[in-house]
Amino acid sequence: MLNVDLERTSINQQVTAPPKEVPADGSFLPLMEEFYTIQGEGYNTGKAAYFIRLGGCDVGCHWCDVKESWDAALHPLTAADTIVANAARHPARAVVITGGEPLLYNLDYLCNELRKKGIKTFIETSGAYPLSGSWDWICLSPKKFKKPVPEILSLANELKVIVFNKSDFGWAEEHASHVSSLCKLYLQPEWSKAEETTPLIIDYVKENPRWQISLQTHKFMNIP
Ligand SMILES: C[S@@+](CC[C@H](N)C(=O)[O-])C[C@H]1O[C@@H](n2cnc3c(N)ncnc32)[C@H](O)[C@@H]1O
Ligand SMILES: Nc1nc2[nH]cc(C(=O)O)c2c(=O)[nH]1
Ligand code: SF4
Ligand SMILES: [Mg+2]
Repeated sequence: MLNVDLERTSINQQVTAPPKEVPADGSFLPLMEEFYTIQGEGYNTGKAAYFIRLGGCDVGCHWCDVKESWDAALHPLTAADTIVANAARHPARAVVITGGEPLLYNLDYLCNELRKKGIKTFIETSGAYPLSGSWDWICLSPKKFKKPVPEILSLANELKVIVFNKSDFGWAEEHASHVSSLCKLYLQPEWSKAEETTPLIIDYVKENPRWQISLQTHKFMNIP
């Protein structure tokens, strides 16, 4: 009996055509890629996690390392149930939802289904759109090009500011003054300018030790 039901479930998933637009309930989401890797950045660096990269972003960081994600129309609308089933097949009980800008979408359904399976939910966001979803870890990486919504600052577990030039230290402090006292503070060199900015970040952290350095360690390890 159980087998028959499972078979029916998988047949239903195959025959249901995806909608043309992202539904407001978040039951389908534009999925660019999903991969099992090691979190390379920030507080959870070094931990295994299943990454879900949603397509679509209008923030426009000129140094963005995943510009292929920006046009949501290029990424197939995928059932959140399928994404959850794929994530659950991996040993780590943690998922990182990233993009693109994942908060363009209603993430309530996806997060609830992941949590029902005992999977922890982590997000990488610019905070440019209101928060949806329920989160075990929020990494807020605010951008000058489209500022974060104010409500998200007090909810962030981690503030990760990308340093492209000297003015980003001021931008970092401006946001650090609005996060909670428990929020971890990171400065991460923009990848293409890292040789130039890393020495500045080192000096800054030595002078301002409540900040820590975050490096994109996955790029050194040549993993996704
Ligand atoms: C590609 S973004 C996607 C999530 C979300 N749109 C955001 O910006 O937080 C994932 C993380 O990579 C960081 N990032 C993007 N391009 C980078 C670069 N060239 N150098 C360093 N970090 C970068 C972002 O700041 C963010 O923390
Ligand atoms: N390994 C790995 N760690 C990451 N941390 C944040 C990433 C992202 O693009 O959101 C990322 C990524 O793309 N790969
Ligand atoms: S907000 Fe994130 S995905 Fe969007 S352009 Fe900036 S770094 Fe790229
Ligand atoms: Mg990345």
